[in-house]
Amino acid sequence: MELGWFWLTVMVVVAGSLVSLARRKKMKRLPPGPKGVPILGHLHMLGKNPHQDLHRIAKDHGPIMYMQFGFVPNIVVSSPEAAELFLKTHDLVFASRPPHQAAKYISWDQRNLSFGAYGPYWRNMRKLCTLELLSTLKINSFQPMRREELRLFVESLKGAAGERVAVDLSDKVASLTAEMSCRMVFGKKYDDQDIDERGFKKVIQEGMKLAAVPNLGDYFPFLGVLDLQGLTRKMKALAKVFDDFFEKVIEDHVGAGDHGETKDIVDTMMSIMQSGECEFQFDRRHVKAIMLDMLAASMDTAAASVDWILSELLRNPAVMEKVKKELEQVVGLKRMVEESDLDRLEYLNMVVKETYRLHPVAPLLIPHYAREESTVDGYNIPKESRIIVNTYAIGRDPNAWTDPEKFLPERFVGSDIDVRGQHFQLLPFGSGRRGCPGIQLGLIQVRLIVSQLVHCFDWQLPNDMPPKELNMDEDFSLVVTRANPLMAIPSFRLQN
Ligand code: HEM
Repeated sequence: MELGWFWLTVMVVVAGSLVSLARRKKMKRLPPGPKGVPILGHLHMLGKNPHQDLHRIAKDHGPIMYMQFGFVPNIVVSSPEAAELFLKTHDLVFASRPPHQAAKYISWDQRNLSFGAYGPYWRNMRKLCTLELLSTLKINSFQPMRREELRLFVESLKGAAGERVAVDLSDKVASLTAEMSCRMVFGKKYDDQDIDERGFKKVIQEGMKLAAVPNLGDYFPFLGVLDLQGLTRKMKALAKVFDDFFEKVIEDHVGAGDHGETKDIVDTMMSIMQSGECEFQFDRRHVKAIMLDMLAASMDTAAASVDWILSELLRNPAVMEKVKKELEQVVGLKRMVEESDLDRLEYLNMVVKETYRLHPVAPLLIPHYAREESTVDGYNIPKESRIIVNTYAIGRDPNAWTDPEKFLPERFVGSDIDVRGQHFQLLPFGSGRRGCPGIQLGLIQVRLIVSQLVHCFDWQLPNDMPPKELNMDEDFSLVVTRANPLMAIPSFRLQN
């Protein structure tokens, strides 16, 4: 009899433990994901284009997926519904950025906006940038500068049109956006060699690459000091290049005094710093970190967007014709496009959306970071997970889009879907608290450059290449560019 009580007690204890274990397991249910390997986790599954690899893997494991990169837990988000949960429903939990070696070394210890951790400093800085540097008033104040740069750009292409030679459009557009960004941020153009013998574009692109390549120091923090990939060395060297150059820019501004009506971004930040009225610490390091943010965020994003839009137009001549027809009707062939025309170019706006659907230039956004443990859609999301929103996968989700692989701007006729972060099936600028604060400026630049190029010139692929043979391979970085430059032959089409 006594033995019976003993076994009964054992069974109750075991059953109780199993139930509580099961409950705990249920509470801690991580999202599904592929099988990993010891130490690396799933790092070995990422190749040259991680957004494409993650898209492929998510097809087997679902829209909320768990992957371990070294010691770091990652949640990969690949559908509009899942993106809404992370960027809207639980936005506050995921509004931070993970610790990041590149931002630590290159962006003055993560003092910039893009990689700044969520907290009072980031909130204040974001408010300052939105109100002082990226307001409609400020953006409009640079309109004459944009017009002037575009005129010079069209003139330089007219030369190539006269000779009927192919131009490297990728390079030309990158130079144009670099010059526009320099004038907006610094108030003037600097010579390429003022920053480094490689010039602006190359230096900024190197920063983007260093920020995007999988860095063992981010995934195995104890390995950071060993610098096995040689990345820290490169980052420190690049940080010095930026610091020396930005110090020179600040000195130039201090020496020049007041710039009158159109204050560039450095002027505005310097006057905030000198006024001493800022509610938070704001010294030269902050001015330099924001300078780099504004430059890096506006140069490559706009250039890559224009590149992908023109590539799709060249691959789809019928769409190109429709854009031209619309421009003829709205603008006419006697003048160039003005910013005030942009809102009437409805078909062009559909082309822009359709290109961003297939080619979001920041396909994985910038990683978000779980500030606390939480439960999303029944899954446990551990504190300090990185949240990777794959907008490349979302734009190709067959549940959200009919014929997702086809380039069809007409799909937006009568649709209210836009790119401003309210429609989670199309997120080229992100959404929520960390969504892009430069969206208004970015869209003006992109639509203006594309419409000008299509309006002023007819474009032909070199060597009579059939449109569908145009190579569309991608080169992954924080901003995904074409793997090969876009070459095309212009002929001028305006009447004067
Ligand atoms: C066409 C051009 C642009 C595209 C496609 C673009 C896209 C993006 C994306 C996808 C993000 C990340 C959102 C997230 O992580 O949730 C972002 C963040 C950001 N963008 Fe843009 N962007 C563009 C232009 C600009 C411009 C012109 C500026 C400013 C001059 C700018 C400044 C920023 C900043 C500061 C952030 C970080 C915001 C934060 O973390 O709080 N962007 N952008």
